[in-house]
Amino acid sequence: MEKIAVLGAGSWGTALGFVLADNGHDVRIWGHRQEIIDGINEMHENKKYLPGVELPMTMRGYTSLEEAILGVETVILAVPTKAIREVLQSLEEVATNPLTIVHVSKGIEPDTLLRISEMIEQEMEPAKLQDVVILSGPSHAEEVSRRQPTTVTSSSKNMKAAEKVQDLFNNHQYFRVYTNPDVIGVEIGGALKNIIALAAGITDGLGYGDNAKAALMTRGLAEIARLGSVLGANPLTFSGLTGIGDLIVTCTSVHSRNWRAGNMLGKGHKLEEVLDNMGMVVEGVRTTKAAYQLAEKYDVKMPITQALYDVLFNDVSAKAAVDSLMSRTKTHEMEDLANILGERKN
Ligand SMILES: NC(=O)C1=CN([C@@H]2O[C@H](COP(=O)(O)OP(=O)(O)OC[C@H]3O[C@@H](n4cnc5c(N)ncnc54)[C@H](OP(=O)(O)O)[C@@H]3O)[C@@H](O)[C@H]2O)C=CC1
Ligand SMILES: O=C(CO)COP(=O)(O)O
Repeated sequence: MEKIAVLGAGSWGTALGFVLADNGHDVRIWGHRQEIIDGINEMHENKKYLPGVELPMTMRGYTSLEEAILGVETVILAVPTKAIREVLQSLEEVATNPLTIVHVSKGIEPDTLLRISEMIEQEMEPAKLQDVVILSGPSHAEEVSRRQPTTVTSSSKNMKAAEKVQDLFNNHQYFRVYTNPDVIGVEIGGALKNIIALAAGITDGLGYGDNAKAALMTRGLAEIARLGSVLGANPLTFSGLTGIGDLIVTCTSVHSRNWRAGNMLGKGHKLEEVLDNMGMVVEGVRTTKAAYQLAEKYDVKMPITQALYDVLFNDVSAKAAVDSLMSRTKTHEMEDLANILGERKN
């Protein structure tokens, strides 16, 4: 049994705290909203983010970060990418011992173009950072917290740390954790699948069918793998849980906030209205900006990302974006990726 702090009392932080508590750990969940923390402590429910799920008694809520991390060696960081730096700066101030930070967020920072593990290494003083681990894969909070079978991947530069996190979370009934040393591939796959899920929601919202969605998922994976390979990922990672696995669940599940946001865009709603209605984070919007910038920087063809960027930020209609994708110059299915891998070998 270990004392573990979960930072972020949204849907994913609460669901992961639920798994850790099921595994017998002493879980301290930190959030900045008093009413959510009171609900967790008094009603054993997170009414806003995970309604209808009875939380274990061994899960305690805190609004004081200092108290939440007292005596803790492992911290689960479960806030949206946009809030990561702010939370890390507060954590750095109150940490008194080296921490293993397990991040579970899926995004890339626009402008700096950093992955979350790189942001953690930048923000935390080395003396306060033991290891960085990423936990990612096809996993919606709504299903995990109902103990429905789920598989994810634990990744780190230090495989011993990844294996420790595998042991902390692994649950023989419903939560199976694999390991993968490819930190870049795991983070890129998890972040970029949200772009494709937004696009899949858009085509569904436009009334297009399964052919369109299958095309987006397959060609979406091709552009994720192209960019990931240029950034140094192992291309095989994209055929795993954090690649195709997460792409499938996010493009096809009604639980996906990215798919739901895309669906509303496809039906003609404006971006601000969609985000206001969601009440939860839609990571794919910021990640589209970051991936667009990465594609420009590394000169990688990412037509779906570019088309979505135009819909989100340049007022191009969803229908016009699909038309532009369909009328691109003819091309080979695998040539670009094969060329990138060939160049990496030489
Ligand atoms: N939900 C899921 O099924 C999964 C989510 N993820 C990833 O996990 C990450 C978190 O997502 P998720 O939990 O779903 O998001 P939610 O929108 O459900 O919750 C986000 C939580 O973070 C809190 N928060 C936001 N900013 C801050 C801040 N500056 N300081 C402290 N707390 C803050 C929010 O508080 P407030 O109420 O004040 O807004 C809220 O409690 C995302 O990157 C997502 O992609 C990954 C796998 C599955
Ligand atoms: O990453 C997720 C599932 O693996 C969650 O996706 P959404 O943020 O689109 O709900």
